[in-house]
Parts: sequence; C-alpha cells; structure tokens
Amino acid sequence: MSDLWQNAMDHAVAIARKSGELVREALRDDRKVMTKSSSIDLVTKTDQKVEQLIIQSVREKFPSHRFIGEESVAAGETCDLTDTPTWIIDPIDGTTNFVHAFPFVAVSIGFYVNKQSEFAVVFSCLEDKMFTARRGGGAFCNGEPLQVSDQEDVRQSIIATEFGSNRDVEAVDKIFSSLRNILCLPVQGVRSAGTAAINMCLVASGCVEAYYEIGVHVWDVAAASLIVSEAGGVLMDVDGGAVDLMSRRIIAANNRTIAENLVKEIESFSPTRDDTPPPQVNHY
Ligand SMILES: O=P([O-])([O-])O[C@@H]1[C@H](O)[C@H](O)[C@@H](O)[C@H](O)[C@H]1O
Ligand SMILES: [Mg+2]
Ligand SMILES: [Mg+2]
Repeated sequence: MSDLWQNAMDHAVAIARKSGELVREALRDDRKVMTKSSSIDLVTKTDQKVEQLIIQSVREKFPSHRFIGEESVAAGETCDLTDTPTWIIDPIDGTTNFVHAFPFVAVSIGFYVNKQSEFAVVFSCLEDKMFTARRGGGAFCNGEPLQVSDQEDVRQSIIATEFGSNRDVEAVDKIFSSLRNILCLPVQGVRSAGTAAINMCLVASGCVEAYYEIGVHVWDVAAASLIVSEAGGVLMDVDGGAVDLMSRRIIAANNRTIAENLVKEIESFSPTRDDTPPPQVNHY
C-alpha cells in the first residue's frame, strides 16, 4: 500500500537539506544577533529566513496544511495543534550555538495529523546527519537504522540535559538541584549539545541513555520525539506521567527504567505552556 504522507516527507527532507545549506552559508557570512524574550533568548535573520523558506515551500505544495513555527509564534501567531495536518518547525535549533559557531545546529521539522506524529526530520546540518522517522517505519540517520542503547543501569549511563534560557533564580536552583541529584547517583557523564533536537537524536542513536529538560518548546521536540520512539525509546513527563508536547517538559530515554530513575531525581516545575493564549489587550 502506498504511503499517504510519503510526498510530504520527501519534501520535508529536501527542504531541510536546503535550509541546512542556508545555515552553513550564513555561518560563514552573517550571524548578526537579535534578542527575543531576554538578552539570552537569541534570534538571527537566518532563523527567520529559514522558517519563511520552509513555510512558503510547503504552502505551495500543501495549501491546506497548517504550521507552528518558532519564529512565527514569536511574531504573534497562535501555537495551537489541531487535527489538521500541521508542520511544526524549528528553523534553527541551537541558535546560541549558531551565533558562537559551536558546531551543533539542527533544522527540525515535525509533521502531525490528528495530533499524532506521522513523520519527522532533524537535519544536523554542520555534521551533515539527516535523521528521519516515519510512524511505524523506524528511525534512521543518513539511511542507517537507529536503535537506542540497551543499558538498564542509570549508573552506567550518560545523561544529556540543557540549561535553557530561563535565568529566574528559583528555576535555576531547581535545575541545579536536579543536576546535582543525577550527577551524584552517580551517572558516568552529563552532556549538553546545545540543541534539544540533537540531544534527542543522540538518545535515538544509542550514544546517551536519556535527555531531559524543563523549558523546551513544542518546536524543539516535536520531530525528535518520533525519532526517539521509532528507535525504540520512550518519552515521559518529568513527573512520570505521559509526555505533553505543549507542557515544555520532557524526558526522552532509551527505556522506562532509566526514565523512571530520572523522574525520582528531577525537581519539577511548570513553565508557561506553549498553547497558553497571549493576554487580551483591551482597546477602549
Ligand atoms: O532557541 P533554540 O535554539 O531553537 O532552542 C533551544 C535549544 O534547543 C536549547 O538547547 C534548549 O535548551 C532550549 O530549551 C531550546 O529552546
Ligand atoms: Mg529550538
Ligand atoms: Mg530555534
């Protein structure tokens, strides 16, 4: 039987590759930086250009599809996931890395229908690694199948996490307290690639056992979630419940045992959800 979404997935791979070329060129010539919610929440013209490139090209081919894009939401678009086919785009995951030429930067494209992930593309464009997954069809890197690590012992694991862009002291204290608990289990190592999508692809590749973060956004994790689950991994909320992509909290792990070990050590908190409507402005 032919795959209903094959065309769309082929387009996602092609446009992610083209976007990656744009990112690589910009890395050489143009990394002028602007800020969004705070002085450490960075955006560049390249983030905006890449998002426009992806949305325009998809719109031409699939005019009825919808979008959730990081830079469109920053510009005031809503962040609602409906049953309509929806492309969830992070044009540059790892903007801070991009600005500093720290060599991990990804273009992330998730595709959801009836709120279910159908396919995913994460292009780690400086490593030239194209991660893909199709629901029920497995996960791949440059065409090679991916499989999570089979490690069951958290003490023999590497855990990835990030510090995000929240510098609120209470949140930072909780982030450090969780990190301290996990380091002292002890685990064999803690790593940060500087991009949520690549951290999750490292889980899918079996290089790290798990990744967790509080403060991510839906566009950071929408694609890589399918790549992790199709590589045999699990997704969990930091409190141990089912993951909710709009909640800005995630554990992506090789198996439930490792994920549940992390749940015990993480001091959870709840950032403002991605699907919270912006405050109403009254024009009297
Ligand atoms: O802003 P951006 O570079 O697309 O995405 C960020 C990166 O994935 C970072 O590693 C993570 O810690 C943040 O939570 C994300 O928002
Ligand atoms: Mg991101
Ligand atoms: Mg981004």
